Amino acid sequence: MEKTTDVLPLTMNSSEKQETVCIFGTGDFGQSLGLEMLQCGYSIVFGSRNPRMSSLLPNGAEVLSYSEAAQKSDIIIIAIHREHYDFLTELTEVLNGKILVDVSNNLKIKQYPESNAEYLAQLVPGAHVVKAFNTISAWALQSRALDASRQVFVCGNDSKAKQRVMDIVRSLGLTPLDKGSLMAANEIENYPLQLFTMWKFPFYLSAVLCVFFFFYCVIREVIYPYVYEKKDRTFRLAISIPNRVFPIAALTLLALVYLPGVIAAILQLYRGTKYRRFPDWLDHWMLCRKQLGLIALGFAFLHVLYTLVIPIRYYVRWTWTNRTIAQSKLGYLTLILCTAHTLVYGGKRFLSPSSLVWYLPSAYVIALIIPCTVLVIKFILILPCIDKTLTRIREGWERNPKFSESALNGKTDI
Ligand SMILES: Cc1cc2nc3c(=O)[nH]c(=O)nc-3n(C[C@H](O)[C@H](O)[C@H](O)COP(=O)(O)OP(=O)(O)OC[C@H]3O[C@@H](n4cnc5c(N)ncnc54)[C@H](O)[C@@H]3O)c2cc1C
Ligand SMILES: NC(=O)C1=CN([C@@H]2O[C@H](COP(=O)(O)OP(=O)(O)OC[C@H]3O[C@@H](n4cnc5c(N)ncnc54)[C@H](OP(=O)(O)O)[C@@H]3O)[C@@H](O)[C@H]2O)C=CC1
Ligand code: HEM
Ligand SMILES: [Fe+3]
Repeated sequence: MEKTTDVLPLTMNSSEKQETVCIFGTGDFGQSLGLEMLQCGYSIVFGSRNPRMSSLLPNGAEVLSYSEAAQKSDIIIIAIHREHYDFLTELTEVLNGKILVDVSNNLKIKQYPESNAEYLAQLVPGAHVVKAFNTISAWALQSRALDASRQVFVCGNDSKAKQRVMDIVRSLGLTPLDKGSLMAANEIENYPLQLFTMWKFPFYLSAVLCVFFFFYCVIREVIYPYVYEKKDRTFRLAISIPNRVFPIAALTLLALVYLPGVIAAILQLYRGTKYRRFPDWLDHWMLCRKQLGLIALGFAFLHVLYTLVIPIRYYVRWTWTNRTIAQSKLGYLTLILCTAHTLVYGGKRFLSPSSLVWYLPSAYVIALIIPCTVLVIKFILILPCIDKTLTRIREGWERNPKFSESALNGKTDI
């Protein structure tokens, strides 16, 4: 066993604790967690396929074979990918009655029929499996960049085992959050992936928007002049067209931040209750509004950059409009201002037949459809009579109480 990294326990009372914890797997995560726990005064025994080869392990940690290491502690952290769990079945005897901590994540949602933690519990039926630590990254542990995510979601069927793991979490300066039985493992394993999927839809959507409006403008502003007037307008590809596509994408995305909200409101008005789940697509759309807004902000920034830095013209009037997108009221104000701004700059050409090229209206006219729709619906929704009903629904009032079974057994609203 080699010891290269030097470690001194940070906690003064480390000698009293000296609880031995075993970590299976000497990869990134095992090492990072092991180092952290050593610094907090735990004794660490690593289990490895090849104890002699394991280099770079924190000083003070012991490295043994998997079965030897397992005997040293009744609590074992499995820092191994799920695909390699099968060898644990050979160790069922020595693992019997022990606490196994599953820290694993998957690459995508619903990759396996059951959660990794439940799979581990099936492989080693005699052990108490606890899910924890999967939302903490090895990198965050190493760099102590844990400010944003000190929460560790914990779940398991054995409450004593869960308590022991939560004690470890606390002693590492993290905050355990008890999510209940092992059935919650599935949800916990999805957390790190959801963060990512929330960006997927906004990302593809903006790519599609950009490509569509780019080619749309190319047809109108480059191909058309070439075909009919034999004019070479390719220079427009560099500045003029991008500076059309970016603001149009920004405006469209900004409108799409608010569209699900008004759809939600219409749905709630129609159903007369808030105690029914939205369809999945709407729920998902709701959840990625923030990401849509951030991308919109990015495009608006590019547009401002193109307009101001490439100084064909100089306008500063609207500087402040793109500052706030997050809050609902300010957000709507932004949407109104941006829509108005588009109308003003495009106004002179608005829908006049001369601006039609091959029957295609200016790109910004198309870009105005969604924002204007959202604003019109929002305007209708804030009419006092409708707003009153909506507010009552959101306060829990139901038009037709017997209709909602879910209201009886508690909350479904998000
Ligand atoms: C991810 C997500 C999932 C959701 N899933 C559902 C669902 O499945 N079923 C469902 O009925 N609703 C659900 N909602 C609530 C729904 O968002 C709101 O009713 C609607 O989105 C309001 O949109 P807004 O914020 O643009 O409205 P705004 O007009 O900005 O909101 C007006 C006022 O209503 C308040 N308000 C908004 N929503 C609620 C609410 N739910 N309860 C009490 N007050 C509220 C706001 O604080 C604000 O003061 C979900 C919300 C989110 C973010
Ligand atoms: N990296 C991270 O930021 C995070 C990782 N996790 C989870 O922690 C677990 C480990 O991740 P990580 O440390 O990054 O992965 P690594 O690939 O770096 O390490 C995995 C370790 O598993 C051990 N292992 C046992 N059997 C096998 C086998 N058949 N093939 C390959 N390796 C084997 C190896 O240790 P040895 O050679 O000593 O046997 C290896 O070092 C995963 O389940 C992951 O989902 C969770 C949160 C964050
Ligand atoms: C400092 C802030 C801003 C300035 C100075 C500015 C300036 C301009 C200018 C000069 C044009 C005309 C471009 C042209 O005719 O080629 C324009 C068009 C446009 N702007 Fe802005 N803008 C700003 C912010 C925004 C924001 C925040 C949005 C929306 C999110 C936006 C959306 C649009 C749209 C959709 C167009 C029409 C594009 C087209 O010509 O088809 N702008 N802007
Ligand atoms: Fe155009």
